[in-house]
Amino acid sequence: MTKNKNVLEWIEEMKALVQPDKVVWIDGSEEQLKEIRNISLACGEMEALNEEKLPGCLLHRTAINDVARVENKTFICSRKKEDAGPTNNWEDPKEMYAKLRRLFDGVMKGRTMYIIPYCMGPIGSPFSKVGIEITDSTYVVLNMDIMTRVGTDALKQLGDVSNDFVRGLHSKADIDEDNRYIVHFPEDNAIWSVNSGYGGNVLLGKKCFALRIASYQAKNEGWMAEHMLILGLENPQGEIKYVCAAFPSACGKTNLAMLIPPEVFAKKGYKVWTVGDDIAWLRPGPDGRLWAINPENGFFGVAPGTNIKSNPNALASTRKNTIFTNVVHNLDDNTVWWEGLDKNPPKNAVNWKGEKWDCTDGSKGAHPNSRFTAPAINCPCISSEFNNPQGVPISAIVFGGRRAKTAPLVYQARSWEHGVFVGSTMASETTAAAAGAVGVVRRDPMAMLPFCGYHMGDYFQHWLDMGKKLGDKAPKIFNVNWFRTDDEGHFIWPGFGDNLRILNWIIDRCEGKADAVETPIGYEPKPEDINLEGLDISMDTLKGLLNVDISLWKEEVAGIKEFYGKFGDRLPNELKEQLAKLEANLDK
Ligand SMILES: Nc1nc2c(ncn2[C@@H]2O[C@H](COP(=O)(O)OP(=O)(O)OP(=O)(O)O)[C@@H](O)[C@H]2O)c(=O)[nH]1
Ligand SMILES: O=C([O-])CC(=O)C(=O)O
Ligand SMILES: [Mn+2]
Repeated sequence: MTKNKNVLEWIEEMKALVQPDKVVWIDGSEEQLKEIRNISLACGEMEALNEEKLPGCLLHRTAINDVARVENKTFICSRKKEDAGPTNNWEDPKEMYAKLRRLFDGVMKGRTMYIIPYCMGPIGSPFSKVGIEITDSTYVVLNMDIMTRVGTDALKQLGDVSNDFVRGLHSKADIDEDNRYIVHFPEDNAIWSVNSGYGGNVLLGKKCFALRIASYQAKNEGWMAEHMLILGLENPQGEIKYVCAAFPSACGKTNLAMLIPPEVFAKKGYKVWTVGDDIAWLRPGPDGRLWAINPENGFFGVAPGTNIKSNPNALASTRKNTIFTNVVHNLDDNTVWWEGLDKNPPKNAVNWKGEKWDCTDGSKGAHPNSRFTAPAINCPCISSEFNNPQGVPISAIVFGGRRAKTAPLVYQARSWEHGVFVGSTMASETTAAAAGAVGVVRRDPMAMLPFCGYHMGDYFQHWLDMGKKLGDKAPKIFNVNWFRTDDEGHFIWPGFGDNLRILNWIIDRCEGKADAVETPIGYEPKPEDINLEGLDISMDTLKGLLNVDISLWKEEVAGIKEFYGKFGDRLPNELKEQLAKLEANLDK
């Protein structure tokens, strides 16, 4: 498949380590994928679903102890400990390689080794990057085929002599939780993942490469790899403005990226186009603006809560050639179901654990982090720029998270520097996307806490440096919170499609068309500038959603100080100054 010696030598070295019975290069052809699909069905890794209702769709269940990313088993093994920083797990690379070599030694005896060349970003784009993943899992092969551009095209993109590819090694091994490791060696362009079969841990192009390794490369090469959706908002005049938004895992990126405008807006001609739902690679373009590509080729989306009302575009994306993981299997018609799909849970069904499921016993049928892997081309609102090798120009960057209190519905940073402060102090309640407690507020700067491949203090500095480079062409920065709750714990803001009302104000601000009021934390909309037409929400409720509670914000400042304390002298002075300014504003 390739003459590239760097690739071939590395493959030989890995082969000698894992000792497979058979080696298969993935070429990306339809015939080969069909074959692998059949192997996957025959060995029980996948089940085929109803060909009429869900053509080309497959069902997979992971082990019950292997259902989410494992942040405590995820390592950044830079040569020097301080380069991984205080927010990453670290071990000496020599020791880590030795430990992992023992786990990989002969691990593919009796198994097939699949070699997946893949390209992150459109084929032919100067911004795209190539990876090669070795795996013993047909689930990984079939998922990578949806999520990335796999096969000969990727090897062509790499060329015959380049050494610039990410070396990924994965084995399910025994799914032994105690020996599960997701390890990154940024200086070697290498990722080793073992004893897991869950998406975020094993689809190495995604979080491991496109965020952890890429963020390290981006810092060195002068660009940015971010946990962001990319959307285009089309106005009634047919102009499209592009927005990136960084929310932590399971906090609404896929939903915002595929938003359907409320009727009053749709009638006027507003539309949202999806460029990406999870990851953005951003670079200053020749015109000095910031341009973004989506390095992925599919969506690895949260299933629960996805329905015809909340996200019809995501649901439509999953109606063919999609892989479902850890959802309910409806045995009556061989389809799938999850909590929040509709009000009719199947009576004759198997839950995500593979057990007969009684939908009346109060237990969940689908895992809260159950997922669909859907091809981007299935999405009814996929942007015409999805494959544009130059990407799209970004007008606004939006940060956000789940906060029951404190953070208002929306506010704008006063400057890029202030925006970096806002992003660096983001906090959000934890979700089922990672193993561990759910609903605990934690700091998650730029939604990158689990995904930054180097010292986060240096990452903040890199953001500040990018702002200097972009100057007055830099996107404006905003913060949103769809998740404020009332005293009974209900979400106050309707969210989903109605988030367009906020996006609209954001774009108007970027265009200089909307006013704002100054608050201690930044600029807020005048309540009357948020269009509430057709929405059952009073002006008072909206004012409540925009309220800045001074005593809660003083607690917030204390939390930020504690968090910033971790970074020592690698915390940029600009951020210390922004914190002091916030504190002073709250005392005014
Ligand atoms: N209340 C409310 N819930 C939302 C909103 N947007 C998304 N959600 C819910 O949040 C959960 C996660 O949403 P996603 O859009 O899948 O989140 P994500 O950020 O793409 O998640 P990852 O794929 O883990 O990165 C789902 O259960 C949604 O129903 C909103 O505007 N309001
Ligand atoms: O990586 C995963 O498992 C899914 C995902 O998008 C996230 O957690 O942000
Ligand atoms: Mn994500």
